[in-house]
Amino acid sequence: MGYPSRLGNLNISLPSPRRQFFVLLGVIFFIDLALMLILGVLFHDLTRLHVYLFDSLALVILCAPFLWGRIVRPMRETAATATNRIESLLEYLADGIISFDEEGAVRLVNPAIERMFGFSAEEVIGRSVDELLVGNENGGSYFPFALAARDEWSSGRVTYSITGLRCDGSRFPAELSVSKVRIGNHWTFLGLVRDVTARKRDEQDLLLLKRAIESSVNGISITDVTHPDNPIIYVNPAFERMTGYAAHEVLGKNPRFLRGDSRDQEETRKMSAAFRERRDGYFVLRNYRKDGTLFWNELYIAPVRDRAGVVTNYIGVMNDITEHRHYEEQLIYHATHDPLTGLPNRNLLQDRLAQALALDAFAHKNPLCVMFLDLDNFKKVNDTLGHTVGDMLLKAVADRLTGCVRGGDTVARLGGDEYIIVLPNVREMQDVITVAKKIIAVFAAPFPLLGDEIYVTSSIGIALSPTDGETVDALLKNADAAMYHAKEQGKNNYQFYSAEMNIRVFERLALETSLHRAIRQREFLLHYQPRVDLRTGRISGVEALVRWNHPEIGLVSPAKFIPLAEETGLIVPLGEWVLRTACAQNRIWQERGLPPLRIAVNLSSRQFRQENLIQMVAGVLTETHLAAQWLELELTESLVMQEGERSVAILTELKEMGIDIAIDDFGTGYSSLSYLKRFPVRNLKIDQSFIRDMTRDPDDATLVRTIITMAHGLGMKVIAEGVELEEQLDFLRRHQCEEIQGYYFSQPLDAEKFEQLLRSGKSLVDTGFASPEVGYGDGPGVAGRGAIQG
Ligand SMILES: Nc1nc2c(ncn2[C@@H]2O[C@@H]3COP(=O)(O)O[C@H]4[C@@H](O)[C@H](n5cnc6c(=O)[nH]c(N)nc65)O[C@@H]4COP(=O)(O)O[C@H]3[C@H]2O)c(=O)[nH]1
Repeated sequence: MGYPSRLGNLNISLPSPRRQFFVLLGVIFFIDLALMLILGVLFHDLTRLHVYLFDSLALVILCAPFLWGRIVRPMRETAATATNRIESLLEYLADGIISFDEEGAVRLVNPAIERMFGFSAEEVIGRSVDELLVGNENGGSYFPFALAARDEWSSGRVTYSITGLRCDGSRFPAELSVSKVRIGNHWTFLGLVRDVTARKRDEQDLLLLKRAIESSVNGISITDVTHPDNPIIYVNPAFERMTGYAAHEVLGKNPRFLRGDSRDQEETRKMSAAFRERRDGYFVLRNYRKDGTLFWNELYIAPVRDRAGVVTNYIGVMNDITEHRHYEEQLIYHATHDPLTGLPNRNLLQDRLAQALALDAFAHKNPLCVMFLDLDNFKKVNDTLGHTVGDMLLKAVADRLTGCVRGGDTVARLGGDEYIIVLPNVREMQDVITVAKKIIAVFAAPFPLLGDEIYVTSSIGIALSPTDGETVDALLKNADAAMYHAKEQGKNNYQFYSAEMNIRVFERLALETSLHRAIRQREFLLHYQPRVDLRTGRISGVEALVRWNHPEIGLVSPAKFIPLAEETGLIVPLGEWVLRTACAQNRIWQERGLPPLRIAVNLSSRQFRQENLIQMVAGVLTETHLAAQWLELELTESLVMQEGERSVAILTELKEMGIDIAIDDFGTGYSSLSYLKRFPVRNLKIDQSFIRDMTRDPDDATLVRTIITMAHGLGMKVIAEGVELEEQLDFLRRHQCEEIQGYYFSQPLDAEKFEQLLRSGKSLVDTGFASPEVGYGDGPGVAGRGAIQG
């Protein structure tokens, strides 16, 4: 009798403990009885057979409790536990277990089989396994004979892909692992059935996805972020087509190799940020194919996370938008350019103007110039020679205009024969005039078109921001109005919008023309203003100041023409003339036996920036036979500070030649003490504006005192300019200023009068100035009234 199991269909024959208990008792009984009988035979005493029987029975009775408690019950419990375990295992196993005999009759199934097939165990036990499982290979039944015939049985277990048949007639893919085991005289098949519907579906899905990725027109790459440098682990055929690289050439590399040298793109930075933050992102990158050609890659990247949420891969989907871009650029170009001339059209012009105005408002405060140009006789050309020639002319005009301007300027065509020229950030008015003149000049040459020589001229109207308008529209409108004015003025000329501007330009032009003439006709002369030593009261030096003796106007102040000479470059020959004349004059005075004086000559910024300045100065000294120690060059504070390092170098070179340096207009610029220390400067000239007010304005007084103290600290001497009053002189003397220059002692004089002044031996005492009782220490001719009187 088998041990009872809850698994009704489980025909497991476990040995019955009770039967074994009785078998054991029987064995004990018979062994004991046999021993007794053997002894009886040996001792010829078989008469007490009933005693032997009774004795064996007694032994059995005595052994029974022991056997039951120590052997049978534990066996029974062990069997129960084992059965329970098997029951639970079979009950909860997700895979189905099925057993069938050689005839294919099902012998055993577990609950998983019931769930899988929809049959109860009772319904299925005894039925043919063919009703549940169908082989895939030949589409029909091959159980159990096919199984029995298979060679694989030698390896113990065979696995098949099969189809399961549910009770409702539906089918599902399954995997069957069968073992053939011998139980008693029979072979039994023990099968493990697994429903692989989900796995098959996943496999199918994967296959589909792979197909989709492979047939995608977008390039797709997958990288592995768990490896250093995020290498590519997959690319699809579209990626290969797009980049020209075969998969094996890119696997293992970081995708950045596609970017070539252009690694500084803004988009690349954004992409790095997306990688760092482990998020997706959309970028447009400039990439290069294997053959080096550029393509625009519209790239979408997305992270792939594992179950724990950790990013393991990145998927990149790329789209070659090169053509799209090209098309877009063409569209933009057509929308912003004039198709005939290729120049910016009104749209782009307005954009650029607006941008330039906005920039001006923030950055440079220099004006912006808009020139409105109209061809003077275009209509006639069009009417007489036809539109083809008219178009050719418009194109040729565009080319000539473009040749008149610089890189940052704009030449645009508004339509018809109207052009606009924009000059942003105008530093000097001269630049505007130069461009306008250049434009008028390029129209002087005829346009050779289709064998004809065509002459056209242009009228230009000029408006400047912010005076003539602060908006695009206002500037265009006013430049247009100025252009009409130019037409009224007889065409082939330029006119400014503001009347004042026109007058200024006219004056400047007149001045410029006469400056050129003045240089040719030697209309310049020098005046000399003495410097006086406050310790001796005597003339200690002289400054040469240029004058223009205009034939009609008379003497013109350098304040008027020096800036123009600077702008036009005329200062270079003029400055050289001044230097030569001053040195020559100084030499003449020396030769006439007058006490030698140092002569100061002003150097303008343009002169200072001249490459051959040193050679020029050296040449003049040699030519005029003046020893370098009698020359001093004056440079403005702002100029030497602007030039910084270059100033240090040039001033040092001049100093080494023996020439003294003075810094002019000191106090009006921003000095860097560190530079000031490094400049080999002998004199600081305090600007006359401070001297003028120092006796009234305590701030100016403080400033003058501070400059004197600082100059002395740096080992420099101080010269006060523009001294007109005794109280100024008194203040300066009290604060130990070394020299003064100004109307108080003398105005600038011509050479002859200056010579007379020198010969007269005039000193400060003659001007009524009382010298201090005590001088400044141990300089020559230091102390006392007598010294001042000389
Ligand atoms: N109110 C008043 N003014 C006084 C007094 N004493 C002298 N001045 C004037 O102050 C100016 C001093 O010259 P600056 O500061 O070098 O200023 C000079 C200098 O920067 C420039 N300049 C003159 N000649 C030359 C030259 O040959 N080359 C260069 N590059 N610039 C020159 O023109 C500026 C003006 O020269 P000037 O008209 O000759 O004016 C001179 C002089 O006449 C005074 O007591 N009161």
